[in-house]
Amino acid sequence: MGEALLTVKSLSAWYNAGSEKALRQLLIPGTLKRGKVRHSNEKMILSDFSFALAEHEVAGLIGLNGAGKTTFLKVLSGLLPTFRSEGICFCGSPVDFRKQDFKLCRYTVFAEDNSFSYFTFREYMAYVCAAYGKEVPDVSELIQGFHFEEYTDTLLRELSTGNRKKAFLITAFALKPRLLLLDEPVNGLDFQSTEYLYEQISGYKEHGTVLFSSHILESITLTSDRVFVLEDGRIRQTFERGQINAEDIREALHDENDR
Ligand SMILES: Nc1ncnc2c1ncn2[C@@H]1O[C@H](COP(=O)(O)OP(=O)(O)OP(=O)(O)O)[C@@H](O)[C@H]1O
Repeated sequence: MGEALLTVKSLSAWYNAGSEKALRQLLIPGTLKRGKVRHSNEKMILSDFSFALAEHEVAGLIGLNGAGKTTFLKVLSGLLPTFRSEGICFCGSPVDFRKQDFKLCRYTVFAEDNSFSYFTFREYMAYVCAAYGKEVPDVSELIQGFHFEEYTDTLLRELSTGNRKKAFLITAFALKPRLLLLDEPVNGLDFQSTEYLYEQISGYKEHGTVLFSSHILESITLTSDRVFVLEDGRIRQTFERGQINAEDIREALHDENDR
């Protein structure tokens, strides 16, 4: 594996009926104790696991429904404040997922996203580039690759689910953040665009690191350098380059189902 890009030690995360209350608890040292459930309205989802992502790698995240994949990506995206960790480092320095300097290094595409619905793709792209302090890049190749030519000036709210997904994926690949997080990027795409997506994910190593979740084994075996199998909020198994094959991953998922 190359240099570490992101390391997270002993990550736990939970949902809480009152996230404000959870935030206040996080501010008071020692208030939160280790354990499965701390309050009756807390639901522990990620349980005390550590992981690392290397620079310039493609990492796949797979697991049964409810394993915690989206929750994990939400934590890394700064969208879930109710988590704790014994240490988070980005490029060797401690990092806060909610701080601007980290945000500028990552971009996330969520499985479903209805935000910016009154923007067209072109407007959204311009907005995001301004927010990340970048010039708007030439996206014509990506637009062609994702067969998106007809939709660049349509309001996102008027696009089909798959085309809206493409708008966010094109933005992500054009922006080229150091860390790209994709939650179920294959979902909703037609087969032509799916193949193009696999090419984009595999080729992303040139620019940075991708962590993506998927239920489609092929998407993982064709693109990933490393695969994390998530089960009940824990990384149950990791497949390294050279060990990644559909049969073994399927078996790991079946074992998970049987436990
Ligand atoms: N907002 C929420 N409040 C409370 N519990 C939640 C919330 N969102 C998700 N959960 C719970 O967290 C657990 C993990 O859900 P998550 O969406 O992270 O799993 P996943 O692995 O992405 O599943 P899937 O493959 O179905 O998308 C599930 O038990 C789910 O019910």
